[in-house]
Amino acid sequence: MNTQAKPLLKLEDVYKEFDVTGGFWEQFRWENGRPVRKKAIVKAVNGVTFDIYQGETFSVVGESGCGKSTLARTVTGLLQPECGKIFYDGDRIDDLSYSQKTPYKKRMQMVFQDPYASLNPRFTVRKTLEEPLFFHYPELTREQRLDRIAEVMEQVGVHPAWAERFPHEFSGGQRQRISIARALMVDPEFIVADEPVSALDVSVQAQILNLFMEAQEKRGLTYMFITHDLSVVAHISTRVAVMYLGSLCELSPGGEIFNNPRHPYTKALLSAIPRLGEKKAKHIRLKGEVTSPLHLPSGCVFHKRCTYAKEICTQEIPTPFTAGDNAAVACHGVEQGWVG
Ligand SMILES: Nc1ncnc2c1ncn2[C@@H]1O[C@H](COP(=O)(O)OP(=O)(O)OP(=O)(O)O)[C@@H](O)[C@H]1O
Repeated sequence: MNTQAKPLLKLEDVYKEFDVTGGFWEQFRWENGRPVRKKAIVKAVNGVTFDIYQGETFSVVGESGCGKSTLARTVTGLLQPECGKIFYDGDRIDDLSYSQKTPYKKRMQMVFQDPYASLNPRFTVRKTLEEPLFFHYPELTREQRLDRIAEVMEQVGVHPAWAERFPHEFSGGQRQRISIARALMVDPEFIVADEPVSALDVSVQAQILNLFMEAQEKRGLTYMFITHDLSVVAHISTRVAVMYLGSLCELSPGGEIFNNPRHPYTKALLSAIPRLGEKKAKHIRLKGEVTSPLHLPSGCVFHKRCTYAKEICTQEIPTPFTAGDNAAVACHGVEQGWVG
């Protein structure tokens, strides 16, 4: 990866919040004998900064609820960030209007976790794959559209003769192939895949990951993979970003994160993966309960669960610092040397 190159996607200090304040009566709390009006805000993405370069497979991992899907949807413009800047190929895209975003939507596609939910059950495969062509290539004739559908179906390993079938007639793996075909129809450069294999059997997961890799090789695609399972992406990722409670805690090259995890949370995530040849798993137990994104702690968001935490961790937000080649870690302990 050439970090001197211009990034394809650039995020600068991006924040995304959700107002989850309930009904009228839920908005009040009693403080010193008086009702005080309070909003409940989920801080789903909390000051995230990174660059993704052309041809990379950039993975974002973290436990359920850490803000991965929100980050993916913010990147692709499905959600509007509260704060921060998003650049695509050098152009700022977060502040564009719906119509101004259209050319970027073609260049940037999304694949979702559950292909059954993301494919319209009333649409045949042909109709599903025809839709993006109608939108982005209205000049194509029906014949040209059908040719393109057959070509892409073949590329993803679904027989073109099945174009008139409905989603329920396919297995989970085949449905995910159709979702990938839908993303490839408009010849994108960048694909954001949100847990694309989590709903599939392990054997099918490998096939779908291979399909992603083949498509990348043929088309020079750039990927942002979202997953809760580090073992799924560790070997195919050029870089892995580890996310905890809306913040990035570590960003390392794919091979390195497995062999040399630096942040205490990355170490704990990796220790949960059983490895061949290890007699007894050295599982690192995190202390305390999962912190609520409604009440983020001061200082490092991970400090309440971290066995290495010291006083500075409760007070100061760690800023990511460069550790080793191309790795960045946001941890006072790693920076000051008391986390080995
Ligand atoms: N539309 C929404 N309205 C309110 N809160 C939301 C909304 N979407 C997400 N959240 C909250 O934001 C936080 C991050 O959610 P998100 O789905 O991004 O996490 P995730 O890491 O992708 O988890 P999962 O893997 O379970 O999908 C969670 O606390 C979630 O409840």
